[in-house]
Amino acid sequence: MDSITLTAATLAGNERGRATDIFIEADRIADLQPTGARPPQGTVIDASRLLVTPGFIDGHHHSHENYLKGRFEGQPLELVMNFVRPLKPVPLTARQVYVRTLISAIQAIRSGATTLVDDMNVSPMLDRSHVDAAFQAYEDCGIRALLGFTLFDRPFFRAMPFVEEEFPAELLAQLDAVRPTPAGDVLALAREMARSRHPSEHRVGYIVAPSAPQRCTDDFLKATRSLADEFDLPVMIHVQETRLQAVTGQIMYGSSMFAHLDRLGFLKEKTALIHAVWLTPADISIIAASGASVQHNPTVNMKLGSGLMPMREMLDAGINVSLGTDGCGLVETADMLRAVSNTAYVQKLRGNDPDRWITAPEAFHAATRGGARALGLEKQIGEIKVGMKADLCGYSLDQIAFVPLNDPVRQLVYAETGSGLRLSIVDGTVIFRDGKLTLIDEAAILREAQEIHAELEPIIAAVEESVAPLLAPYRRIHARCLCHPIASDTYPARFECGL
Ligand SMILES: Nc1nc2[nH]cnc2c(=O)[nH]1
Repeated sequence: MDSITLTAATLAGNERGRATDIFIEADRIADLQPTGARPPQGTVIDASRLLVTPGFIDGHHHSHENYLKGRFEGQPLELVMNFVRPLKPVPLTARQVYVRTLISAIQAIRSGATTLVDDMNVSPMLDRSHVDAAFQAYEDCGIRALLGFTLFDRPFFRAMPFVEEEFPAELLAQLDAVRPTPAGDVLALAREMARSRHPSEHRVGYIVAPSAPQRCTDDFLKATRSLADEFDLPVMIHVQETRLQAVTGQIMYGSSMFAHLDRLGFLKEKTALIHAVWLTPADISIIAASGASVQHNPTVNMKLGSGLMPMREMLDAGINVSLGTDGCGLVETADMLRAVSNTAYVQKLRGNDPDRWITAPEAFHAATRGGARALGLEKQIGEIKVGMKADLCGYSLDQIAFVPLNDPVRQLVYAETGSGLRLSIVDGTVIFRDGKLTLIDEAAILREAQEIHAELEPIIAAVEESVAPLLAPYRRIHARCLCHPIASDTYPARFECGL
């Protein structure tokens, strides 16, 4: 059994106020002792100048957008989605998917994440080799990952109101002619993954990821829920990220999407409601009563002008909050340190009462224990505690973010950029040390990604050109939703979300 001892570490998260030796045996933290209380075992790593933290849990990411980094600016979600998830996507080889997935993993690791939750789009045609390639990428680089592939059975362009009125009939006919993989086949693969890759038993596990209520029929949503229940798997689903979606819910279901999901019996523990920006006090009560978590992605919400989740109100109601990054087509970066920092900064714009601002420790909690709880892994990850998985990061205390050192967590949240990361351990294996990923050749992967991108770029540009005619109808739908009386009556203010 491999052992590692980190000696004389300064701990963050569960501060002990003194230098600590961390004993790792196999994949677990076996012991925590004041420095020197017992002899080190196995490989000894001098952590005397390191701030050691539980690794962050990036609760929401889309690796399929990586080749699109930097292409879009100044457009709200529904317009960009037209490009990042086109009906006729760029054809890729399994190797291109593998490299694409590693781009996510590399940035996650370099920004202090030890767990990454990836909702990978494989539609419209599900290609098993792509799913296998993504699992393999996470296996190879050492990060803990929960990989889901987007489950839906309603075309995304039909998941909003006024489509029949705003899309020219000819365009609708063309779009309707695209036949995605039948929902049954997608669910069959999901079942296979559910059976073989439970995340509490596999470092690279499976998560059930229905895309969003409006993109699924009720029967399909119930089928995804049953699958998760049968195998006791975590679930993630996008809900009311934008004001357009909040209006869509009221028009489609005569209620919010939260109330709709509740009626279907969908809301439960281990279910992460991604974004949850636009909601009413009644929705917050529904979520709180259900035990579901919410998942805050402040960086992408700012980039797309979607709004700001009412995190304080969520916490007041007892709702668990986790943090994530989202896809690099929408927001260029999967940087978890930035997600944590943005949470603590931007949530202070939600009101004038400083007592109700989100603090650095609360943002840190959401990125660690909050993330673990959302996945049902709170007994395994998110804390530095005996018996927990050894998923840790070490940051140099001798660099600018921590000099001089007054408060490790505040300085980590507000000042660390990732440049001080020196060590990352996942499942008891060192996956990053002194500036280098230890299990993969990062430079070679980045070179290959650049070569792949050079090959794909003309195809990406052609796909973008072919879907450009959809933009005008989408813009009209967007404008109609935002001018709809429901928007002003139920979801009146852009940032306050009616609360
Ligand atoms: N931000 C965001 N990204 C997505 N990727 C696939 N669906 C979505 C969505 O609804 N929101």
